[in-house]
Amino acid sequence: MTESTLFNSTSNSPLHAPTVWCVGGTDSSGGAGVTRDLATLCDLGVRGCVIVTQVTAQSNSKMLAQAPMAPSVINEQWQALASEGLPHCIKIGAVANDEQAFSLCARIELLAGPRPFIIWDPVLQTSSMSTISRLSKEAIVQLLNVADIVTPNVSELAALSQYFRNQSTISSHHDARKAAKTLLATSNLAEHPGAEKATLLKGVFVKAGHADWQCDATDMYFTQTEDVSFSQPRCDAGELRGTGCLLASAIAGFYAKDYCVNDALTLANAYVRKVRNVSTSQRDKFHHPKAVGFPTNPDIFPTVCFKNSVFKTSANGEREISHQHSSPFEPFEPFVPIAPKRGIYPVVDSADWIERLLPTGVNIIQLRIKSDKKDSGQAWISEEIKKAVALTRGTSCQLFINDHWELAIEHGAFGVHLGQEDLFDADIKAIRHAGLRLGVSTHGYAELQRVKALSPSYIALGHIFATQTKTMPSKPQGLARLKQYVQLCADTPTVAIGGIDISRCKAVANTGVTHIAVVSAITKATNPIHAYSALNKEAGYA
Ligand SMILES: Cc1ncc(COP(=O)(O)OP(=O)(O)O)c(N)n1
Ligand SMILES: Cc1nc(C(=O)O)sc1CCOP(=O)(O)O
Ligand SMILES: [Mg+2]
Repeated sequence: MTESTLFNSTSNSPLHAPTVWCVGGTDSSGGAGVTRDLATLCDLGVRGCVIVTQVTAQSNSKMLAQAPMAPSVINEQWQALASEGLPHCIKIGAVANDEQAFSLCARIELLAGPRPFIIWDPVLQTSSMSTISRLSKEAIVQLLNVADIVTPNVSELAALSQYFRNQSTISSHHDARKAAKTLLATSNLAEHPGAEKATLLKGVFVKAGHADWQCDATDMYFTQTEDVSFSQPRCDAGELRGTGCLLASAIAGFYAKDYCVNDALTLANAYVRKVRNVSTSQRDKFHHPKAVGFPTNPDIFPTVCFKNSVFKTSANGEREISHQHSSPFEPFEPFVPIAPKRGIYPVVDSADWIERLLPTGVNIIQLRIKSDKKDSGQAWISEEIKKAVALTRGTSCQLFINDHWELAIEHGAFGVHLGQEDLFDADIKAIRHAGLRLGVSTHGYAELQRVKALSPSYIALGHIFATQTKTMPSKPQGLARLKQYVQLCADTPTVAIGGIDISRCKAVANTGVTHIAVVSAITKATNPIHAYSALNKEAGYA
């Protein structure tokens, strides 16, 4: 849900400040629960509100007393908050009992129109091993059905999934995946006729904390179609308390700040690492997390890996996985970077365009032939690539071929540009062995952290502004995020793309991005040659 679609429940006016409601228990010691959630959200510049489900008297090592709230008190807190508008995200932590769970789920189901994003962090026990949540199978099913994502650690995943399958232990990635898939399957349309797709559980994010079989610490995110993993080397954070709440509330905070789910997960992983990195000596004697602010340092970001499921419909009309693509990039030699000279990078759809632009002295160009031209057939595309390679041979112009990596190798192009989907199928090793350069598209933190593992020749960062050239599934990134991405790429050359014209190229160049790719600013210009030079000059590259 975006700010533009989120409306105040009473006045229908949009809510602007990123806001998260934290539903859960108080921890009198301040180390966990909604007390920790609020500190995390405050650190991230997000407004946090609370709906208290239970008051706990606990020290850093013991639970002394617990008092669950009556559902009517939870309802009153909900109504008080809702009268001022709905939040972007609701983070549900410890729910004390079935009564509370049923009443909360009923409230959520009553929400009309676009709903806040709902994260259920199924806290069952405190770190001192006191039970703070007693839920029946029915209450668990209801919570799973209202949540968008659920964020158990391995023990919580085992406890939740044991209701729906025979196995109760989880001691491998395979077990975790099966258990997560079981939870996803409890929430399906067949069991809830009439339910809107948007109300079904979308993903299970399994926190690495108790995954003892792992060498690195790998958080695992499972959806119906995709497995995503977020890996960091393990680090000893001593007796840090409340890291589960910290991670879940950071996910909620980043989501409220309008990051997509995979980016919120990547940022939250980096944020927790930043907190852990604060040495024990810097922490107070209660082992509570410190405020550390927005993560920016490349060293604290996880490596992200995607695995996609490809579905087929069986004879009886059921969807089943036909096979899986994965992108576990093996460590191999980095690709040679593009030439360091900063410049405008025209993206064009024929060899004729390349011939027209070469006299400008352009030093990087892309041949991007898409579906409308594909009707001309593979032979035509092959001819265009061959012509483009011949035109640029012996010049200093670095020619990248979009999509058609096999033809690029065959004709000896300088490089290949691949999108995220292409990375599942393309033979990266073959491209590397043929001596070609590699450029890769990204659209946010998760994709960026995925492709950094490839050490490509450049990383493209898109789309910065709205574009008329291509239908984009993601939102425009804007200049502030572009600047963060450039920092994360460290020494790898970067290319900004999407909606960049003469009026914007100076501000884009000021982010430090090494190249600016444009389609329409050149191909739709009255005088494309002049447009190329003007863009280069305005960006300060000439
Ligand atoms: C420089 C540059 N950046 C991004 C893209 C987009 O590539 P991709 O994601 O493969 O999408 P298509 O261009 O194939 O539609 C690009 N071509 N060039
Ligand atoms: C081809 C392409 N890829 C993008 C990405 O973000 O990956 S944006 C884009 C279109 C860029 O065209 P224009 O300069 O006319 O806005
Ligand atoms: Mg492509």
